[in-house]
Parts: sequence; structure tokens; C-alpha cells
Amino acid sequence: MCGLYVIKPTLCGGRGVFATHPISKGTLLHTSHGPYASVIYREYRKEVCAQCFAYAFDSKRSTWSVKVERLAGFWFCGEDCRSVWVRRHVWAGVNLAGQMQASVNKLDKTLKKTKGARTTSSPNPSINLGSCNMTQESLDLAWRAAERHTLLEQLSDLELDMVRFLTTAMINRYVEDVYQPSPQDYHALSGNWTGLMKLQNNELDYVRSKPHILASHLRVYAFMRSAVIPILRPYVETTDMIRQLLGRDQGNSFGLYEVLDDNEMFGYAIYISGSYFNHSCSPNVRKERAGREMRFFTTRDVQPGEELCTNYIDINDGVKDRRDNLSKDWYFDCACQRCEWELESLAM
Ligand SMILES: C[S@@+](CC[C@H](N)C(=O)[O-])C[C@H]1O[C@@H](n2cnc3c(N)ncnc32)[C@H](O)[C@@H]1O
Repeated sequence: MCGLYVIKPTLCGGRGVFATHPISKGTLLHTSHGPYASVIYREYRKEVCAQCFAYAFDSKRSTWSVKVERLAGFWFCGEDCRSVWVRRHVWAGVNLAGQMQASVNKLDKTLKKTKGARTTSSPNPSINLGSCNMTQESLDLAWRAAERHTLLEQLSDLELDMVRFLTTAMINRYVEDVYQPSPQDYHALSGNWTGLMKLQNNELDYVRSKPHILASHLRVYAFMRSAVIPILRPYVETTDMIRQLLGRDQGNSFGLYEVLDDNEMFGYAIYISGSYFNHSCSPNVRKERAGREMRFFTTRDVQPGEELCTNYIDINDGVKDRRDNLSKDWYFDCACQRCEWELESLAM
């Protein structure tokens, strides 16, 4: 709902969402109508509707039966979802998502057959890919080297899912560049490429916190360069787009759960307009997925000027565990008031 909040800088958590009016408990604050980038994990693809994310098991089925003809890889809970998906994914008669999926599957099969065990060598042996002291300069060097030495390797299932996730954003960018979609199309993606680029980029923090991830990202890039269909090739000629996307994925993506956060997680997604809510260990907002939408509701009455926050982790843990989890998985030291109070009382 517009007019109830503004996005503005916080003291120590970048930008945040602040109430401008009194808001009562249970108010629907905001709806992100659909993700700009998303993936349903491969193992769930036949069980989760590619359009509305309905889970087959909830309907007492094991899989969905409706799929896109030819270029399979997308299953739907019914004809309606399939036709919405086709309307949004088939441009000038070309099913870009289907073609990419087929190309990714083909390359994966070829690598499995021909390469066997993967290697973990650096594309440039002089660059150390596994350091928590990584600087921006050495990170840039590693990526630039990847543009010159394409080291094609078999990917893990998680990396293949990452490829599929990146592909959805790349296709949305292509459609923006070529077809100038309508405002409704942008609405359905909760923003556009420019909006996506305004989200916080966590690339360096992520690589420092999980040093092994850089080698994985470089493998994903090399794979995408080989798997990409000709129409999308310009987007992977340099590493820029993939880096921009990977830097936003970390710290901005939402888990796609059956419905509530403690159910089965079957994928992840970037909801651009929903990415401005900061974390608090005593949140006043909860998120709820409804089909493809992500909705944000207040969980108590809120006063004007108060920050509106969700929780990124389980807030039932003790202060030390919460802070460790946020630092490990979200790369920040929580600046919320509850942490401050609980840390003070621990120090006394
Ligand atoms: C999903 S984004 C939220 C929007 C972000 N503040 C921005 O300006 O784009 C998550 C990032 O916000 C910051 N953040 C969120 N909650 C925070 C908190 N409780 N304390 C400190 N930083 C926080 C961290 O930098 C985190 O990586």
C-alpha cells in the first residue's frame, strides 16, 4: 500500500523502510508481484508450478502433469498457469527460457560424459581464489582472467541451479532491451533491471566470508558462456552482467518455501521491491508468499518514524547464535535494538 512508508537511509544498515503514518497490526504494507530472477531447484521442478509456485504435494499429488510442449523443463499446476507463463516467456515466437534450459541440459550431459571428475584449478594460476583477505583489486583480476581463459568444468547441482537463476534475469534484461515491455510486465517482475542494479551489491563481502565461492562463480560463468543461446551471447561476452547478478543474489534473495519459512525450501528468488526491508531480531513485519507474490504485513501496531523490519533468520535463537548466523550467511553485524540490549546485559 503506497503512502504508508518511505525508503530512506538508516544509521548503520544502508537504506531501510520507515513508517510515515500510524499503521495497525495486520496491515498489508507491500506486495512484490513476482520475482525478477528465480529458480526452482532441479529436484523440485516437476513438483512446483513454474508460474504460481504451487507445490504438488499440497494437492495430494506427487508431480504436476502440464508442461510446455517440446523444450520441456517447466511444469505447471494447470492450463491457466501455463498460458500466463507462455505469455510472459515467449517473445516473437521464441521460448527463450525453454531454449536456454535445453542448452544447459545438453552441455551438462556432455560434460558428465566427457569430463568425469571435476578439477578445481584457477583460470589463472597466479591468482589465489580462496582467500578471506580478498581485495576488490584481486577479485576484479580473477574475473577479468576468466574472460580470457574459459575453463569449462562439470557443475554441481547447486551450480546448475545458479545457472538457471541467472538465466531468468538475463532473459528479463533481454526482453527489456529488445521489446520494451509494458508497465504491467515490470509490475509482474517487481521492478526492472535498473531497479535490480540499485539493490545492495554484496560481492566482496560474500567472497571474503565464503572464499571457496569465487571458484564456483567462475565455473558458473564459464559454463554460461558455453551454454548460452546465440541471442543472449552479448550478455556473457564480459563477466559484468554475471557479476552484477551474483552480487545482488547474495543478501537480497528470498527463499521460496512451501508457504511459510519453516516448510520445505524449493528454490530462491529476487523480489526487487521487497528487498529494502532490513532485518530486526524483534521484527514488526512478516512476509508471506501467495502464489508468485511476496506480501509484507505488519505484526503489531507501528508508529510514524519507526523502521519496518522483517527477520532474515530464526529469532528464537540466543543473541550469540543470531549474530553468528547473520554474519555467516548475511555478512553483516546486526545493529538492531534487541541485539544491543542483549549484548549490554551479557556484558554486565
Ligand atoms: C536485503 S538488504 C536490505 C536493504 C539494504 N539496507 C539496502 O540499503 O539495500 C540486506 C542488507 O541490509 C543491511 N542490514 C539489514 N538489516 C540490518 C541490521 N539489522 N543491521 C545492520 N545491517 C543490516 C545489511 O547490509 C544487509 O546485507
